[in-house]
Amino acid sequence: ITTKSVSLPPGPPHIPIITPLLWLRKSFTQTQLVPFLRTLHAKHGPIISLQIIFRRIVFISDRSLAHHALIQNSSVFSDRPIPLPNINLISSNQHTINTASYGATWRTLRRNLAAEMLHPSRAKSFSEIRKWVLQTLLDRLKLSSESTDSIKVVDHLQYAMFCLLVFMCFGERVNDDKISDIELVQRALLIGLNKFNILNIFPKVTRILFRKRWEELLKLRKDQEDVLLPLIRARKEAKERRLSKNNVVSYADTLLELELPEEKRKLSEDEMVSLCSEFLNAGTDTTSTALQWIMANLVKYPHVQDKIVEEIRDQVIGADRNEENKEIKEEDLQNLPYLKCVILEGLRCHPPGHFVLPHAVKEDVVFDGYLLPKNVVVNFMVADIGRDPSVWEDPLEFKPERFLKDEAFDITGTKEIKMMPFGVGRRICPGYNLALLHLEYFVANLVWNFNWKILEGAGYVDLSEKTEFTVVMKNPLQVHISPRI
Ligand code: HEM
Repeated sequence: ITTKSVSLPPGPPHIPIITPLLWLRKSFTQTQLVPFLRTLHAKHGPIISLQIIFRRIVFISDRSLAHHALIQNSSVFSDRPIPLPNINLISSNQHTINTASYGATWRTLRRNLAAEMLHPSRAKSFSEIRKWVLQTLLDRLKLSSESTDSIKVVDHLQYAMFCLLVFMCFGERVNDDKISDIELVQRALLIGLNKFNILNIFPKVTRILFRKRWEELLKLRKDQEDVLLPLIRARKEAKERRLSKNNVVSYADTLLELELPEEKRKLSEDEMVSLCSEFLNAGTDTTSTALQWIMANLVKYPHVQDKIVEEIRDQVIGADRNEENKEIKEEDLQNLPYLKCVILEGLRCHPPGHFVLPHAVKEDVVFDGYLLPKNVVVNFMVADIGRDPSVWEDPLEFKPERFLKDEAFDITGTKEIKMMPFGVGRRICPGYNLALLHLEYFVANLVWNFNWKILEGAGYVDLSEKTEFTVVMKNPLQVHISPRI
């Protein structure tokens, strides 16, 4: 077939000028976009195309088509779209892993993260810091439970993940105030970015028309540089003066060494800020969101919580029943298969992202009988794929047991996609093993140390969703906890 004889995937009609204006007026959030896309899929099938403002986006909702694209034709579907101007500003012109186009720069940046930070031997070098963060989290929860009956869990989870990722990024335990400053600027950019969407349209004009907003965006980036650059410079100085206080290799250290293959130069400070920011964002919000959803289900279904406690008692504490032992160690996690099922079920029912990051095709391709023109944006309905009733019995029910049958469940979807909370193929989240370790370690210890209960009088745990950067609980989880040991 030649590409000329095939048409674009079906979708609603596009009327130049009118449709973009309608989109701008609606300014859809992801929460509203998903039901709209579901209606379109029901009408037109598993592959649809839609013009959103100035971009044509193809959405794929079927797991076999996703496998065909991302695994079988991985090289064609692994590019990223040319970023919108705002994204370009905060990614230093595509010099971050998630925005880089599919090529040598992307490969170098991704390989650096995977080999220098995420390889199991490197990940292990941070186990002491995970223990420290866990202790800080438990102490904070305990303190909170002594002063109030109702704890808003997600704030504590977010803070803990920032402590952990900031240490991995800069190799030092920065004080509480600084952690809060970093959390504040990172979240302001991550969650607030939507507000600046208008500046992506004819930027030369809108940056003048909406000058205040443009200045606000520049200020956010400047604030980010102000908190992150001193930490990067401190690592540089320590390296030059061979002053490393500990033997930890931080992400910033690896960036100082790195050379870009195409441009044959080291990274600029601006690029290092963008890469550190990407590292912090990628590993904090996603994980704390997943943790909140999992803990919410454990509060909603106390029998699941009890089963984890039982498993820990049987498999970790053992016959001597020394329950004084308050820490479940990382080495113990391999003996907790039910806990792993709970984590997988949490990610299936509530993937932090309901889409992957936008992909783009590098050339015109005919896919499933339709034309996907060069540079068209392609995305996948991650949440819907994990809830496919042809794969999952009672897909909307939280039933961790379903994974017990499938002992070595393959989350990378290489042979077959059953769910894809981390994406699949060449752009799969490089941090998925670390993320799973964080989820298992924190859930095991949170449940072993405290009994998690719904607030008296609250009635039920509300699992409604809301989109921020990730899809979070619309009504954040509020709990009552009491020491278990
Ligand atoms: C529960 C936690 C996490 C979830 C659910 C998650 C999910 C995802 C998803 C869906 C993608 C996009 C895949 C695609 O576009 O096809 C992604 C990309 C990425 N993730 Fe994660 N992630 C998590 C944790 C982490 C961690 C801990 C790190 C590293 C510290 C990380 C680093 C990245 C990077 C660098 C990319 C861009 C990859 C590329 O474009 O090549 N993520 N992640």
